[in-house]
Amino acid sequence: MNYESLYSDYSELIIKNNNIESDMFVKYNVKRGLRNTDGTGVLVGLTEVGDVHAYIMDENEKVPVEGRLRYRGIDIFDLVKGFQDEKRLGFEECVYLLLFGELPNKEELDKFSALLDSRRKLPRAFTEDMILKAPSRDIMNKLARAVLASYSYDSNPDDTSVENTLRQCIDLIARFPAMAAYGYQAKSHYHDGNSLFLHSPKEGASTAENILHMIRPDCSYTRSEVEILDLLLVLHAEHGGGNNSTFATRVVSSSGTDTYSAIAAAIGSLKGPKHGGANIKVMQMMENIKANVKNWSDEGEVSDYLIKILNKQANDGSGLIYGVGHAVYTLSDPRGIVLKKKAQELAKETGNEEEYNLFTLIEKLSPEVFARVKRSDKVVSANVDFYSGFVYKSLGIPHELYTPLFAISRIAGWSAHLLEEIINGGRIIRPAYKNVLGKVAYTPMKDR
Ligand SMILES: CC(=O)SCCNC(=O)CCNC(=O)[C@H](O)C(C)(C)COP(=O)(O)OP(=O)(O)OC[C@H]1O[C@@H](n2cnc3c(N)ncnc32)[C@H](O)[C@@H]1OP(=O)(O)O
Ligand SMILES: O=C([O-])CC(=O)C(=O)O
Repeated sequence: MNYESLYSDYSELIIKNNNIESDMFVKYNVKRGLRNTDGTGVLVGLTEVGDVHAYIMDENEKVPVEGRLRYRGIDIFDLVKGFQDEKRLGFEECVYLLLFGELPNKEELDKFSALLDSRRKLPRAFTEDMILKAPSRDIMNKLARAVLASYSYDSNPDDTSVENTLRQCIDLIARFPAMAAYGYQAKSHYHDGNSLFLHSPKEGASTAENILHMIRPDCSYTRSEVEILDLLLVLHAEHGGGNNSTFATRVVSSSGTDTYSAIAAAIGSLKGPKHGGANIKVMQMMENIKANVKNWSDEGEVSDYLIKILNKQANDGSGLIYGVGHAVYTLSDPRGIVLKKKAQELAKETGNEEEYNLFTLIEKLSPEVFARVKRSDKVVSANVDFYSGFVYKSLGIPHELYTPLFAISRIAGWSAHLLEEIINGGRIIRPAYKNVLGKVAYTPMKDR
């Protein structure tokens, strides 16, 4: 018996018996994707952590505006300018702000950074037992498993009090760099045949410094590289309560489960190619475009290829131009603007201007091609994932770590929302699904 062929037969059965006509969703006024008909999100919660602003309502009409992002009320541009003007790194300050709701003074920041520093090392034998064994080709998968495994190393894992949850979150924020770096080393060694090296976290170093220290064979990095990576970490740290991974954190934690379960769910969500996983997909798509478009500056040729992508005839057949479009942003994603500027600087420094110009051309052409092919008046622009891979690549960071770097940063936002959910949520999140099948009589075996 060839059991393998059963999967194909069963799949057909599943598709046949799970097909809900799209007019049913209209009939029962189902907000698909928890979205209203104008594309705005269904209001499901209140938060003080982050705010994403992308349109204004004028006489019930959605009017697109330039995107704004605020962490605890502070505009992301002001936050970035603040630490850059003072020639400081920003990520630890940003984590403090998100977790505790206010900016730290120097003494508070130093104390908090020292706390993170004291928690960076993974528990004894964790790396050998939980990371090197069963290495994964996908580092997000490894990271999720490392988070779930942390439960076994915690003497008080199920206590969901604010203090205990904060302790767990601080440990995860501090340890994500080592979990991701070692997960990558395991993949590189066991799957790709490269030499294995494991650098311990560097005492007194920031999150960004630690990442570069642990992923590079010789632990070397320059101040400018650290500043760029630190900036990326700040930009990815938070995005309101409704983004898929943060909402997953809130949904899962509302059942009263433990921190590790909620954060592992968030990692699984972020990995998806429509969410944080788009940063790798962008770079793969760019490789595909570079291989198939002869003249990278020919607008007609590039447009034609983008049309093929949208029509599912090119790239991975998904029909998506990765790094473009957003559930909330319209005219622009503020993070994309900062990253584009950084990408331009790096392209100049590294002599990679031809590729950068292709990125900018795709950014420019995508909205008009999208409008034409999808016959849509939705305003789309480059999102945070569009230029981030270009910047990571310029820093020599392996592509397997692009989405894990997003997680190393976003754990800050997830933690802040987890704590907010614990303090204010109280009710299990439990929406409704209408059953549209009705009653079916049981048929005895002999009559089937
Ligand atoms: C950190 C982040 O998560 S940022 C987002 C990263 N994701 C990507 O870059 C992937 C590409 N982009 C997308 O898939 C989408 O724009 C998303 C997932 C980000 C947002 O999706 P939605 O909010 O559902 O978009 P929206 O409802 O406005 O979509 C309308 C239509 O446009 C399509 N669409 C939206 N963006 C794109 C795109 N980049 N390429 C092709 N089609 C797109 C949708 O699939 C949908 O098509 P359909 O009506 O045929 O089903
Ligand atoms: O808000 C969203 O839907 C996705 C996003 O950009 C993020 O989480 O950073």
